[in-house]
Amino acid sequence: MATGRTHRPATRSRGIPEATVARLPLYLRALTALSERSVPTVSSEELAAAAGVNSAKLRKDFSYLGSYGTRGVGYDVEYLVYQISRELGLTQDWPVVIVGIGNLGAALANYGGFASRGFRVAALIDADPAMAGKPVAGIPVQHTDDLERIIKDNGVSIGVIATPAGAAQQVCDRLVTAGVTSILNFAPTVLTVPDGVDVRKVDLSIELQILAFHEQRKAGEETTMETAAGDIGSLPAAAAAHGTSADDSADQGPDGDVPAVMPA
Ligand SMILES: NC(=O)c1ccc[n+]([C@@H]2O[C@H](COP(=O)([O-])OP(=O)(O)OC[C@H]3O[C@@H](n4cnc5c(N)ncnc54)[C@H](O)[C@@H]3O)[C@@H](O)[C@H]2O)c1
Repeated sequence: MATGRTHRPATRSRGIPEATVARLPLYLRALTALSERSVPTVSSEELAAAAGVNSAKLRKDFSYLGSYGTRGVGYDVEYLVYQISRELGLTQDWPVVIVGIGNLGAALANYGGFASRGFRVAALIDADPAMAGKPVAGIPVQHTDDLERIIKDNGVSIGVIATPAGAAQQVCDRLVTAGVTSILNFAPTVLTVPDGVDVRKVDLSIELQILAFHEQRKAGEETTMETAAGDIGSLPAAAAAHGTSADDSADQGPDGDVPAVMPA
């Protein structure tokens, strides 16, 4: 559910485009569900539908992994799970720290989905001295005074920021100085980081605003369709209103309308 983009070139060093990397978790989620149902093989069409991705795009993505499937049989589910997990670096354990243990930080700490995907919550950090030592999700909260030591002792390279916006940059700077090179930022602010540090931003309110935009557009299309139905006949009303074909209009979106959670 990450909004925004990593501060990295569009293509990774091994030649896998960033957009492909962003779709790998979607394939993995669909494949894991198949694996849990003991499904041995899957066609590109089935997997694409389960992942919500176009099948030609899926085949292209898998070609970067050197995985081409077997004609008439499809892809081996277990092998693909392994291959994608390895590509995403999920075959190793990633210790993660969460900074800012308020409503959101505590909810994240309690989220079981991190551990099951190889992300171990190594420490919880907060600036409020009253919280120090209190357990959240069974882990005692530690004070920010110890942030650098905690990062070093646990070999942490991924930090999650769930502080108020005003504190986020300072927390980010301390995390980076202490050795963190990947940050998941929930605070509603843009973070500045040096080269070599990846930041992904999550903002549910932005997701809702994008949905609101589409709702508004749908409502507009319905109104246009009602008024245009009489004189335009079979032409899709929205396309007619915009002077475009139906196919063209389907691809258009507002500036910055980048699906954050499921990159296209
Ligand atoms: N991205 C999203 O979709 C989303 C959703 C909800 C909240 N948020 C954001 O997440 C952040 C936290 O929200 P919340 O509701 O949990 O707030 P909260 O007030 O409940 O918790 C914030 C916590 O951060 C701690 N804190 C403050 N300054 C700190 C610092 N310098 N170092 C370490 N800890 C510090 C506070 O002591 C507090 O425990 C806010 O920025 C909020 O806007 C984002």
